[in-house]
Amino acid sequence: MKPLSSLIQRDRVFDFLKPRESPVDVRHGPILYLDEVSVSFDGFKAIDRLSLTIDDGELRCIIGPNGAGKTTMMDIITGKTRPDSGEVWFGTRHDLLRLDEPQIATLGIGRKFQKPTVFEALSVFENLELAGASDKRLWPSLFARLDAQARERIEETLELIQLTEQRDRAAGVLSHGQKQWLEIGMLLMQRPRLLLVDEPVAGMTEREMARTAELLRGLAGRHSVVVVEHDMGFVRSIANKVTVLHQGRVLAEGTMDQVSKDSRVAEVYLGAPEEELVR
Ligand SMILES: Nc1ncnc2c1ncn2[C@@H]1O[C@H](COP(=O)(O)OP(=O)(O)OP(=O)(O)O)[C@@H](O)[C@H]1O
Repeated sequence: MKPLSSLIQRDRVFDFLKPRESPVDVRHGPILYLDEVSVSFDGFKAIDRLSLTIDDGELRCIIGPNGAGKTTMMDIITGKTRPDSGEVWFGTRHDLLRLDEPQIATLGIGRKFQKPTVFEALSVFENLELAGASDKRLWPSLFARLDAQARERIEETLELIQLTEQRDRAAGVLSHGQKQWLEIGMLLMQRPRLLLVDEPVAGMTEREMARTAELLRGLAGRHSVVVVEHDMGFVRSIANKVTVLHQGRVLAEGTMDQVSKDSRVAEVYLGAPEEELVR
């Protein structure tokens, strides 16, 4: 008979025993900290000694003319682009420049791209269900095994994104705005600490924009949210603090009223300026 010890697989660690990623530590500072970050593409400085901090629970809007470096900044935070120099920290514990894209996502940084990418053939509910599954290999068996707790989280998310009535509809038949909200819901199912949202209201109706504003404002506090957006009316409706990027650097920061009165900001928006900024 085999000794008992031979039956114990010592190198096997059950999922629930694995240490979780160490949580983000915001006791001594902001949730996101960029210091003197630079990146060049073929000699062109897309980001030029950019320094920026985002506080825990804050809702921040980032604006700036085309080519200001907004997308590149998001790419750096999420690990898609490596800067040439500078520092990027998630809380005081995680040096993001030492991590790759999947590791950064696992830490709790979620990104919503401009174009919604939902599973069109699946229902709204199923989309949220899949997004909440941490181990994608379990997908085929998932629907049969949903426990009460998981179901409750999906219900809560449906309510938050105001799609409870559409829960059983295929995602493909939703309006553009509803798809955007569903995708935000899918990100929320992964419990992010920091959400990066790229141009959420492009192509939306006024009504959809108002609902999106309500949704994003509702997330602040529980999550930190960074929104890149061109629509100044929308930015004005949600932002406490706005950062204006220009030529890869922070040009101005403050309330929408403060930055729109800044003559340097008006200057970089020349062409479509004043009325766009004060709308
Ligand atoms: N992979 C790349 N290779 C070469 N140049 C790039 C690359 N990525 C970005 N750039 C350049 O860097 C600058 C900043 O681009 P970025 O897309 O970050 O600006 P943006 O503020 O997001 O602009 P928009 O509002 O138009 O989306 C632009 O001049 C762009 O052409």
